[in-house]
Amino acid sequence: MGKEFFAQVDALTEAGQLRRLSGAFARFIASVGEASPQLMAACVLLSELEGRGHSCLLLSELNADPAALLGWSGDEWRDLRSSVGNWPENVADWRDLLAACTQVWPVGGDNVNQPLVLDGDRLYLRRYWQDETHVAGAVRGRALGGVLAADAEAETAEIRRWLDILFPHAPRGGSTDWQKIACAVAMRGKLGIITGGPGTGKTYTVARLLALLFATAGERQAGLRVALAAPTGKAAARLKQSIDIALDELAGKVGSALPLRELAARMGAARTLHSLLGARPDTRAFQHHAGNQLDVDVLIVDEASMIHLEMMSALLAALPPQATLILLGDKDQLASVEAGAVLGDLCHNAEAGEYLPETLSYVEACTGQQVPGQYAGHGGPIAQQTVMLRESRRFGGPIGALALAVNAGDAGKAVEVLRSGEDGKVAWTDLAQSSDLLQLALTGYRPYLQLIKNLSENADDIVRLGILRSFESFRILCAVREGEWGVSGLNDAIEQRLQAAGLLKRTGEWYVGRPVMVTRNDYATGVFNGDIGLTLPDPARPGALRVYFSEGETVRSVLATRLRNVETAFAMTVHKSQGSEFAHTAMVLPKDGGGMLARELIYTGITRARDYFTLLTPNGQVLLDAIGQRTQRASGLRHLLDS
Ligand SMILES: Nc1ncnc2c1ncn2[C@@H]1O[C@H](COP(=O)(O)OP(=O)(O)OP(=O)(O)O)[C@@H](O)[C@H]1O
Repeated sequence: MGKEFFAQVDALTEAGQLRRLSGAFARFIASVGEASPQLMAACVLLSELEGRGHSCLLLSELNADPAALLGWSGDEWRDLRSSVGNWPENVADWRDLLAACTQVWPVGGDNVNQPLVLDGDRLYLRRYWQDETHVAGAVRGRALGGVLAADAEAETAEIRRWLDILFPHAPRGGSTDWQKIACAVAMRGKLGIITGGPGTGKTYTVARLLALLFATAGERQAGLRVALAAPTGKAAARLKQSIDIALDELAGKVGSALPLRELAARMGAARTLHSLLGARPDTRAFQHHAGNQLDVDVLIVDEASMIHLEMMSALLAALPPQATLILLGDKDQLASVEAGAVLGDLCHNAEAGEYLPETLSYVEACTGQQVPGQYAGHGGPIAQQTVMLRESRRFGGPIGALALAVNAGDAGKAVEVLRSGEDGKVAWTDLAQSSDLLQLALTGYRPYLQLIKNLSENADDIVRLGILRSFESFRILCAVREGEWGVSGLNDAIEQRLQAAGLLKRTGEWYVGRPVMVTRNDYATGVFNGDIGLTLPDPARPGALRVYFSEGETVRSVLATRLRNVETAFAMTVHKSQGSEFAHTAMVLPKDGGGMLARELIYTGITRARDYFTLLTPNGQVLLDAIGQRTQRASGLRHLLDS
């Protein structure tokens, strides 16, 4: 049974259209129950979608156009579909068919650990269903739990007193002070979500929230255990640095009323989520979990858009119920590579606010502000604990205008901003040749390579840190991995161009000046997925090479030959650039996006640029198409959060 179907699956796998895993998964499901070709087709699609970040398969997609979801051509899809034979006609028929399969647990029916779960009109791998229901339940519980009673007048008065100290100036033009509101809202429950684009003051706000938490902790003030974390090491280091600076500044303002410097000094370093939870080699399980929770009262997590479903579930399980969780992130950025778009789902009401009357009166009591009527509504408990910061302080000018236009899906406006080339801050070449790009790479990477050329044998680590910083001032970001305009092709071409210009000498895999990105966590050498380092001569051993990584104000190095999972990083994917910022960011789009490039990717690339943004593509239409397309990740989280 299903012979013809699997022959199609194998052909598509050979043609590189399907993951090998997808066919293998369907065969496994067939081996543990009946092998209806319809169920097999659903399994292949479910597995493919999981590989693309979706946490479930919506049955409505089975009836609409799964080909579009997968970026397949009509022909490929038609052949696979016809090999299935009878294709159920509507969602209800699909539901009945799947619910009758022994490998599927229809929620509410007999649960005997079936590998697939059917929850309403969504089909899941059991693991994702568990993670999604756990995340929904845990965040709802946090949003509802510990909420200040409506008559907690003493508490609200104290919060207001401190908020007036911490935010002494009303925002420009007397507009709503969302930063102040975000602090008030986070004080109300055990969950606070602060979202906003780059430079909207998320870190500025959370530093004040921390001060507020310390100030109102009473006798627990000195013992309040605060942990800072982020999905990547770089983002964690940035968070810590910004919070330290902000708290130091605040300490001067609040004076002796609050010993902020001492309290901040006790906070310790920011960690990656993996390290916070105690990742262990060769297992997905963490040292901290529901049975051995973290020892914290407040956990602040930055770059939350990068947290995937499984990690969010692990994080929530490891966090004691009485601890406060603060999530910071930009909901419009690309979601994690792995399944789930958790922050996007949690923030689906953020733009509109959807605040209940209780929230509005609480906010007024704590901040003295009336939230404009347009933000009132009937949102669920998560919406009540979420605040979107709406004004960017650092991100005005053409780069900000471009990001706004892309976010709004306005391709015409985006092109207008790009073409204006305003102040030389944005530039675009829509019929780029590879020589244009290589010339840009030469200009962008020359400064750090020159510094390396002048590096003397007895230079100290401050000099090396300077070289690392110089490298961080320019980066080429690609939308795709493969091909001439993808990461792999470009890294080769750039190496050759820099070599031809005499800026580097490539003698083998490792050479002086090679930038590398770590692609897997390596506990033995202490380097983590996404870390970026530069290869420099080993001062202690002539002829040997070390890779240097910046760590705040200092550097750390590992012998090059000890690093196994790395790739050259003159060009990197937009995905991997999340959490980083470069003075000049050049984004490269391929000749053909294959229908897979979307607005979130373009927005994320643009918002990596601090001062200058250049966009290069051999085909400008790819940009227009991408801006017109949104990434929709199938997930049941929104539904579960609101139900
Ligand atoms: N209310 C405010 N008054 C004065 N300056 C502010 C205010 N809010 C933010 N800033 C300043 O604006 C800049 C950007 O703020 P911040 O770094 O907190 O933004 P962010 O949203 O965390 O940015 P990113 O997403 O890039 O991390 C900082 O220099 C900060 O000090």
